[in-house]
Parts: sequence; structure tokens; C-alpha cells
Amino acid sequence: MRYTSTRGGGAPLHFEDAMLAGLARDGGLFVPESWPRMNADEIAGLAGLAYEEIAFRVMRPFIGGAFADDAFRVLIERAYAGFDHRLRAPLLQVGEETWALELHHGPTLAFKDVAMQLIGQMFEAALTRRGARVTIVGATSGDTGSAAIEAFRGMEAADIFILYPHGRVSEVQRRQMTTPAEANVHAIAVEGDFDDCQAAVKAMFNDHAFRDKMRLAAVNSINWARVLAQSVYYFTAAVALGAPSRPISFAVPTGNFGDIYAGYVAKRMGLPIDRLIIATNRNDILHRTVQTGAHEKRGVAPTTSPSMDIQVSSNFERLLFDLHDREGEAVARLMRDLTGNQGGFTLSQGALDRLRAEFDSARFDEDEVAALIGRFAAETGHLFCPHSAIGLGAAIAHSGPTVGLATAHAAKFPDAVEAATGRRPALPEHMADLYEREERITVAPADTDFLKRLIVEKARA
Ligand SMILES: Cc1ncc(COP(=O)(O)O)c(C=O)c1O
Ligand SMILES: N[C@@H](CCOP(=O)(O)O)C(=O)O
Repeated sequence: MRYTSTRGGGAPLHFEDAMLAGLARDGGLFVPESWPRMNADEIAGLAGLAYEEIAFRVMRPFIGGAFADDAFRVLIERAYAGFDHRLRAPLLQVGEETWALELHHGPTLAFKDVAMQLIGQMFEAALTRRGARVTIVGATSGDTGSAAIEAFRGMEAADIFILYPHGRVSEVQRRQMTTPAEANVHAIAVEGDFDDCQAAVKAMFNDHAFRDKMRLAAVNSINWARVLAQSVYYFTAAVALGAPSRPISFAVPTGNFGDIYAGYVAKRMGLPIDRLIIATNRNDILHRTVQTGAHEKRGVAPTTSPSMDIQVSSNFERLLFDLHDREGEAVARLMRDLTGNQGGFTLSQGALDRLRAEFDSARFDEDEVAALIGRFAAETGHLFCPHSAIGLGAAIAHSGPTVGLATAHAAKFPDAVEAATGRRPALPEHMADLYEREERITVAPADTDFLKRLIVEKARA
């Protein structure tokens, strides 16, 4: 299996090179040259298997010769050994035909751990074998950063720099990033929003001299390995609910479009997913795109679901590639319109029809999110974080068996949950002293050159 850029440039790479490269050198994102398929018998054969075994079977066709089967199994086992639930990603019924897929059982309490714990293992194995080291640069609206730091803290072969929007992440998220004391960890509070952080990361990768000098690597979902690992839980959930004979829909709280794109990947592989529902907060560029075809940036408004306060949804580029018959030049043109003065583009009718053939969308204002958190607490007794409530709100409004992705633990966003329910969710025991741990906070302007200098100064490479 080889990976090609969504913008059509450069020679295709094998899995491990694509994983370590992160972003393609023409600024595009890596996608597989073709979709490996699982037939109905193979999907039915996943029923009852452990999460780790399903992960192996789903991901194996994508990784080619990067890891021998036995070695890959070991990495998967290690990745999920620290999860606090036997099923890793259990389902909880919240309505007659609605389930929450709980993705917060990893060490940092968000779905990011599912991929990041495995990526940490894969990076370490690949870098050790190559005798290489990397400088990881990532952007976060809160959860990717904490999960990445947890996965890479103390790793000899990697320095990790995480850019987060100053004052726009929850206190728990910030402390998860600023309290690890390991010398290879650097959390930087950028005076801007998430889109500024992500734009700075992409600019660093597109500065080839800097990229090569620092041996940059990415752990955002611009990295194909992230998306791949996230596609696994669509299989575990759908099979547990009767796939392949019963098609299941998924409603996904969406920001950078990585998680829902992972569902699209599962569908391309043959998993009978009925609808994929994009659920947004008031930062609703993707909802507007599905409804009107116009993909237009507006300012980012802070919300109680800060991890979704995003307008430039990186992975939408991967979908655009398929919507435009895998023509890199068409995607490159649209991305120029999005990042240039035009600030957006309008999909052709054909592309919009293809988008709507797979995706629905829903949008929730702040008062609706609070009402959903309160409603689910009253009806199920469970506290859901604002992001999860948005996914579940879209799921419960959809007819037919539908899974809403519960993407983070309520305790990561205690103020919003308490305001909506009167109940303050407690952090689990392993994080009980988070508020007492010492923080290291570096504040920096949203200036790529400044950030590059900071990284050069602090990196051990
Ligand atoms: C808790 C939570 N829910 C939902 C999302 C949105 O996911 P994605 O960016 O993959 O669309 C994020 C951020 O990624 C998140 O941290
Ligand atoms: N919500 C994310 C934003 C970055 O998403 P990623 O999946 O591309 O890493 C976050 O929590 O940082």
C-alpha cells in the first residue's frame, strides 16, 4: 500500500514514510492509493473479537511491510493496555435506537488516546529501528495536545512541541499539557485561535529547509496513521450492533474532520455505514457546506465545546480529493481559494451531490448544547461532555440505529457540565492531583517565525 498527496505532487510513499513525514511536501495530505476492502464474511468474522484483534485486522492492509505481523500485534497490545475499560471503546445505550460510543477510556480521557497511544508505539519502533529522531510539532484545541504529550513524554527519539490557543482550552486540558515535567515536552500558548496554531504548523512543514533541519513530524490528524487508528472503533461499534447485516449510522462531533473522515474510511473499506452525520457547534462551516455547498470561513467563536472551535477543517481536504475524482490539481485550487483572500469556495453541484450521498449534518447553539447535556443526564444518569452531547444530540434526532461518538470525559469540561446539570464531574483517580501539579507555561505570539525560533532554541536535536 502506498500513499499519495491530495494535491497530486511528489512520489507516493509507503506507510512508515508517510507516517513519519506527516504532511506531504506539496502541502497536501496523504491518502491511500486505493481502498482495501473487507467483504461481508470478513466483517461478520470480527464479531466477538477483542478490540486489539479487530484493530489488527482493520489496519493490517494499510501498513504494508512497515511492521511484521507479530511486532504489529505487540504494538497494538501495548497501546491499549492502559485503557481503563476491558472493551476499550464500549457502547452505552441512550435511546431506543441510539448508542453512545465511549471513547474516553484512555489516559487523557478523550478519543485522541485511541490513535495517539498506538502512534507513540509505532513512532518509537520505527525511530529506534532507523536510529533516527524527530521534532514533533502539533496544533491543538485541547485534546490532541494532551494525548500527544502523554504518548511521547520522555521518549528519547522525539521532542514534542504543542501549540494551543491561549485562554481557549479548558483548565483540565491546559494542565494536562503544561504539567508534564519531561525535558522533551513543550506546550506553547499561542495568542490566537486553533486555526492560527494549525496554520503555523502547516507553514513550518511547508518551509522545507526548516522541516528538514528539524526533522519535523506531525501527530495531528494530518498524519494518516491517526485517521487509520480511529477507523477501528467504527468497526467494533457497528459489528457489536449487528453489522454487516444491519447498517448503522454514526453522528460525530466534528471540528478538524478527522474523526468523521475515519468513519468514511471504514465505509470505503466495506463497513455498511448508513449515514455519517457531521455534528457541529456554532463554528459550523461544515454544516453550512453540507446545507448550501458554500465552504466559507467565518471568525471562530469560543464555545463550551472548545475542541471543536475550528473553521479550517484540515481533513476535509481528504474528502475533497474523493469528491473531485482524486484530481490533485482541483484540490490544490480549492485550498488556495480557502487560504487566500477569497476565504472559501463553493462546491460544484456534482461534488455537493457526492458529499450529500454520504453525509448529513446538524448544528447546535450553546443553549441547545447545555439543554442536551441536561437532557442526557436526566434520562440516562450519565454526564456527557459538551462535544459528546453534540454528537448524541445529532444521533438521537436521526432515525434508524445510530451511534453518537462520545469523544471526551465530562470531567475535562467540568464548568460546562456543572452549569447544565448542577453536577460537577470528578476527575478519575490517576488525575486527582492535576490541580496541584506545577505548570510550565510559555506564551507566544501567533507568528510562525517567532515560533520557529522558539522551537530551534528548545529542541534537543
Ligand atoms: C472532545 C472532542 N470532540 C470532538 C472533536 C472533533 O474531532 P475532529 O477534529 O476529528 O473532527 C475534538 C477535536 O478533535 C475533540 O477533542
Ligand atoms: N480538536 C482537536 C483539534 C486537532 O485535531 P486533530 O485531530 O487534527 O489532531 C484537538 O483537540 O486538538
